[in-house]
Amino acid sequence: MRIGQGFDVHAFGPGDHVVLGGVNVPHSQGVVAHSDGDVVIHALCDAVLGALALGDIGKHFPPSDERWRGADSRVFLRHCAQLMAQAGYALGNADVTVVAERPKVGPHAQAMRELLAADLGASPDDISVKATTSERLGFTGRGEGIAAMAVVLLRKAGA
Ligand SMILES: Nc1ccn([C@@H]2O[C@H](COP(=O)(O)O)[C@@H](O)[C@H]2O)c(=O)n1
Ligand SMILES: C[C@@]1(CO)OP(=O)(O)OP(=O)(O)OC[C@H]1O
Repeated sequence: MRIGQGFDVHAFGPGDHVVLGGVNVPHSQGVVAHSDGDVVIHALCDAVLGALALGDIGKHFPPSDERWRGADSRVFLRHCAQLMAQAGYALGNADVTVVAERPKVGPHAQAMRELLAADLGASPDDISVKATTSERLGFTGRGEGIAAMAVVLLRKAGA
């Protein structure tokens, strides 16, 4: 088994929704990012890559590469899932925490779990998506941005 963790932050900016776990969540702002700025998927990608000791999302999808401008982050996650399978591993389970005062994540968590599971070749039962505010403290508390943390456990495929 191998464990990995990931963390990502994006600042809020102009827009009317944020993409979280592949789901378009209505919000009074969007995020500033090269891709679609999906902090849930970026943190998950870094967790999977970390478990495999294969670097980080920026190594595989450089922000300097125009191909990734406005990209759907599910493309990144599917690539990480391929790398995981090539290395002989499958997802054991994943646990994600979003940190934001708003938007509320709870009503969208199940939809996120289903999309993430599809991309990772896993069951939604093995993927947790939860959220917390930071009690109005720090950059998330001031509503300046959104963060996500992810932990994954990978198991040998077929084991
Ligand atoms: N962006 C968020 C933040 C929180 N939640 C849900 O609200 C609960 C209470 O949050 P506290 O920070 O006050 O503990 C939290 O446990 C989540 O269920 C949310 O859905 N989206
Ligand atoms: C995802 C990438 C893609 O170019 O850009 P961003 O959308 O800005 O997101 P970030 O979390 O900063 O990760 C770096 C890049 O890999």
